[in-house]
Amino acid sequence: MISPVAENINFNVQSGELVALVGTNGVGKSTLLRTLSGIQPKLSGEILLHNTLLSSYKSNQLAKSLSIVLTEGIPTKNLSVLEVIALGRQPYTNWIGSLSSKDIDVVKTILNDTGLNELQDKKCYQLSDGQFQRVMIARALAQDTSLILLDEPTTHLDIYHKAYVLKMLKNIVKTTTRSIVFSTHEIGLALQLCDKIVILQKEKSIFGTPEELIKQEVFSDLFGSDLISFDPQTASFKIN
Ligand SMILES: Nc1ncnc2c1ncn2[C@@H]1O[C@H](COP(=O)(O)OP(=O)(O)OP(=O)(O)O)[C@@H](O)[C@H]1O
Repeated sequence: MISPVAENINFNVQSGELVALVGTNGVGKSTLLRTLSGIQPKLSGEILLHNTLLSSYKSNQLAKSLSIVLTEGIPTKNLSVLEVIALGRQPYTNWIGSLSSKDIDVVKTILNDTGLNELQDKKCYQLSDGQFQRVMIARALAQDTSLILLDEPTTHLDIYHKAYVLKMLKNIVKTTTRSIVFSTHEIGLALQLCDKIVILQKEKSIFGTPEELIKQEVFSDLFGSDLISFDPQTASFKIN
């Protein structure tokens, strides 16, 4: 029998919001993102996208409404940056997959917006982790969906590039009507940049704005206080 990794998960995401999904290793963040995207079946409960049950979406309709970037990346890194971003247009192309002038315009705009113009002809295996992460986000943007789900988009990045990617996500939601939900272990950065945070826990998830969550002192016992403690003044964790 399949048993749930986490229960009582309840949150909503509004248009133009950046929402972080945080929680300890193995609590189920990736599982939840896969479930929200429809890749993995839910065990119970309801998932609504634009007030419509996720399960009632046809696959092509879902591909135009929701995009997901998983930590696995892409099967081959032998494609160029331009080719990978163009793959995001797949739900809109005809049956032979040829790009229309609109598709090409969308891809060009995204290359600019994500600072990838100069890298467009490079193969993905020639990129740094940070550059490749940006390409994966750009591909999701090319899919032109109102909701983007990202599994740990800042893993393996240095602090500068973590901040760069998260600020880019913030900028995307603020300048468009999209919403982004991403999983992360960067609670400090999430507290500074996100509109809302979901703290996934085994028994019950907690959901709120960074200010609300700090006020409720939910971070103080998130990891057990024997090793680290949360300082509400600086909104950061310290080693005891
Ligand atoms: N393919 C799988 N088959 C069986 N169990 C799995 C599979 N993938 C994950 N799990 C289990 O499900 C639980 C949740 O894993 P998940 O990867 O969703 O957690 P996570 O919060 O994303 O973890 P992390 O922060 O370490 O990335 C873990 O106990 C994990 O061992």
